[in-house]
Amino acid sequence: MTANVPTTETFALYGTDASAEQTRAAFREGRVPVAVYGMGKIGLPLSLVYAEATGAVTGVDVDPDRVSALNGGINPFDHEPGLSTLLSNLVADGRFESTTDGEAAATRARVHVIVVPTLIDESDAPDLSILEAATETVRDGLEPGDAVFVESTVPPGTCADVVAPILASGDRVPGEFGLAHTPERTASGRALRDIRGSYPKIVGGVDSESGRVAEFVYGELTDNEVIRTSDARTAECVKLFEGVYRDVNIALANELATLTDEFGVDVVETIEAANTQPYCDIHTPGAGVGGHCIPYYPYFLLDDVNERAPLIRTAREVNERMPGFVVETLVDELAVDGGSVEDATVALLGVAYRAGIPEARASPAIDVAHRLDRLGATVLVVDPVLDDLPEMPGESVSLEALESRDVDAAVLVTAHEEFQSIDWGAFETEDASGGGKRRGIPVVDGRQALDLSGTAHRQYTVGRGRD
Ligand SMILES: NC(=O)c1ccc[n+]([C@@H]2O[C@H](COP(=O)([O-])OP(=O)(O)OC[C@H]3O[C@@H](n4cnc5c(N)ncnc54)[C@H](O)[C@@H]3O)[C@@H](O)[C@H]2O)c1
Ligand SMILES: CC(=O)N[C@@H]1[C@@H](OP(=O)(O)OP(=O)(O)OC[C@H]2O[C@@H](n3ccc(=O)[nH]c3=O)[C@H](O)[C@@H]2O)O[C@H](CO)[C@@H](O)[C@@H]1O
Repeated sequence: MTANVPTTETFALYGTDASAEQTRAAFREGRVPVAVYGMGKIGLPLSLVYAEATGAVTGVDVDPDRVSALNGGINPFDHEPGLSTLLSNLVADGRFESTTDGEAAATRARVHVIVVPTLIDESDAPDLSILEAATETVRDGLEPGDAVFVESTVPPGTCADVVAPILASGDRVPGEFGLAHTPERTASGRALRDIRGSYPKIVGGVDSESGRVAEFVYGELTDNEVIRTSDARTAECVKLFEGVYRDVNIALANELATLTDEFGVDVVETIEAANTQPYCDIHTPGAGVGGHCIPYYPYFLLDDVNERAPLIRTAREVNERMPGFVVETLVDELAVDGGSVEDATVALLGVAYRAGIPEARASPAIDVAHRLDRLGATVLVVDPVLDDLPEMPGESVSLEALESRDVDAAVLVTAHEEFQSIDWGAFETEDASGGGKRRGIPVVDGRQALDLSGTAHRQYTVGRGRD
């Protein structure tokens, strides 16, 4: 089944001599079929924004369960506002369909959008294997005049040196098809809003015509402006520079936070005051940096220049050290009352990499759990937002069940809203001295999220110190 594509000839964008009006009419009438490869957190909302504009979009994925859910109008990402309604409407109207048959979709499509995972391997080197596989699928259906857009975040030079040679290893030769990098500036939890135009859209082609085609297409999708860079490599670096800017600035906040006691100040209060003038934008210290973006992007840049990029590399090391800082602080706090971590039952609050987002990739909570486990602690893992925990030490406990457990300490890594309803009195005990005095537990707050004043607990907050 082809999503609503009229039987008339489809329209080639790359190298066309049609007028802008003719091109826009063809795009909006569905005569430029689009295939999007990767029906994930970014690929699905992106596909639906394309389908709103063109009415002829096929979402390709290798996961048959994902494909059948989408064709049934079932949205796998219920944390994304507006996505469920948009998906069911576009499927019902025949403007979007999904398939595992990537080659058939590639044969029909005139625009190919690749937004599959780009990861790092165990030695922190970029892993582009999934991108290469998706590119081979596109190659097998590529026609003269087609345009290929790489939305996945990639190391510099990937479009020209990795994607283009694969595309050209089929029947097509360079210059017959367009290729551009069109990076995603989308945060999970606000995907549709971001894709529709929270920020200018960056596009960069491997040649001028590719850049022109990308600029046209995204000009049809975004409510914001389209910034066309000199080439694809520049667009690749724009995305990575944004990411390392964030990693470096989070690292500065984290390094300052580890010196809270030495400075003798509330570092978070100090940062907030420092940021009141426009030349300072120190970020927020925390228990670490997770997700599929910020922890990875520095390694995409460092891959070839590691020895000559000490700031980027050191920032990564500072951020990767924060789970250790949090655990060392917990050990110290337990020792204040003569407690020891190897005998302790520790509640680990929050595994998702960011509050409210059901995603645990590269979450610092996983490192915190391993460190506590290696020290002999019993770890109770609580995350009301994640349906399934990633592989990690510890016993999964519901928020409700936690309050009936004997807990000797707690560490908050992710500030889910649900943690505000915890009855902290449940973890107080009768003080041995009697007289109705209550005994509390040490709590390390990795996200400045808790207020335990009025309880007997002893709170250490990353960036603020001991209460
Ligand atoms: N998630 C974000 O916040 C975000 C933001 C900006 C950029 N990005 C980038 O977008 C890209 C995708 O990230 P994501 O979070 O959507 O990933 P995801 O893991 O949510 O989804 C990826 C999807 O691709 C599918 N897939 C795997 N191999 C495939 C193939 N050969 N052909 C077709 N589909 C295939 C998977 O089954 C999965 O459904 C990455 O490069 C990421 O860096 C992500
Ligand atoms: C388009 C795109 O790629 N968008 C990305 C996406 O990034 P993301 O979804 O990965 O989320 P981030 O907010 O970057 O958080 C990552 C980790 O860093 C921790 N953190 C964060 C800020 C801070 O001051 N201190 C911290 O410790 C946090 O807890 C979490 O673990 O949206 C961001 C805008 O929201 C963008 O900037 C970023 O490019």
